[in-house]
Amino acid sequence: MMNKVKIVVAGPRGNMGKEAVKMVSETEHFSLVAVVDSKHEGMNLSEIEGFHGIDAPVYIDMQKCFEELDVDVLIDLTAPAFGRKHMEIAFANGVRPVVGTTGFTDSDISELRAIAEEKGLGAIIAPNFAIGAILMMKFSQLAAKYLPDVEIIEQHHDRKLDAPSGTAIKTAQLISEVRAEKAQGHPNETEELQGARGADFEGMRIHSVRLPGRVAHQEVIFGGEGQTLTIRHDSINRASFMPGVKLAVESALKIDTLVYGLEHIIE
Ligand SMILES: NC(=O)C1=CN([C@@H]2O[C@H](COP(=O)(O)OP(=O)(O)OC[C@H]3O[C@@H](n4cnc5c(N)ncnc54)[C@H](O)[C@@H]3O)[C@@H](O)[C@H]2O)C=CC1
Ligand SMILES: O=C(O)C1=N[C@H](C(=O)O)C[C@H](O)C1
Repeated sequence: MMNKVKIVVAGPRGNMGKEAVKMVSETEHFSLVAVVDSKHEGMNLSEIEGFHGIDAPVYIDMQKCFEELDVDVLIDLTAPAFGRKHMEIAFANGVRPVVGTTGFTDSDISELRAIAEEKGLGAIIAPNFAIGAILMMKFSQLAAKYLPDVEIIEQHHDRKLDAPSGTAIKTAQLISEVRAEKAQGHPNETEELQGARGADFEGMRIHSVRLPGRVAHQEVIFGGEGQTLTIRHDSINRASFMPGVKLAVESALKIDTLVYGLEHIIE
């Protein structure tokens, strides 16, 4: 019989963490061995509202969790301030991190990749796990070859801590691989209100909308002579991310470096 993949979920009570706990518990070849939370140390997850029947010890101290248990993969869905630290703890304990948490800088990614390779451990940082969002990014990269004037509008719920979203940054990075830096708009334009033109990524503007009622949405709008092209993706619930999380866990077990972005896994 195949050994189950032993998984710890960090951030189990969050929007994403709840779905991840459910997905891991319902996946035949996955086993939820513990959760790392910001409270409830020493309790069992099954005692916490919403997790009835899901048996897993709760730790606050990730290091202690990895010292006490045999763990293959950490799924981290916490907050931008903790993603990097959690990955370092995972690597130090021989655990492969699969991280949806946003907020990584370019240098974070290259330094973490060096640790992954030194340890020979697979790791995935995915700014967006939804397959449709990966396709949106790939289609946008293709479109930018032909239509280099582009602006990104991302919309999220108003509990989101970071702006612009990890997905918007990743989209801009993918576009910048095929598009030379380009100032857009009128050369003499001014902002009458600071921020009116959005964030500037190599001349590409990124606009972040935060509203209750939204989940995760992004439009990439291209403009050319007499035409526009809009590529849009909507996640209307967090279940939309789970097939990607599952694929990332399976993939992290087969590689020995850090992969940034599921577009490298879904060819
Ligand atoms: N890659 C992807 O597809 C997606 C990524 N995200 C990202 O995932 C992260 C979490 O998003 P949400 O679930 O919406 O946030 P949330 O705020 O609903 O949940 C975060 C949870 O993490 C817990 N937490 C915070 N610090 C912690 C720590 N040090 N140790 C353990 N637990 C800790 C909080 O108590 C909370 O329960 C964000 O960075 C978000 O941008 C969100 C949706 C999709
Ligand atoms: O915070 C969220 O909700 C999301 N965060 C990720 C991001 O910053 O791109 C992924 C998705 O957009 C939802």
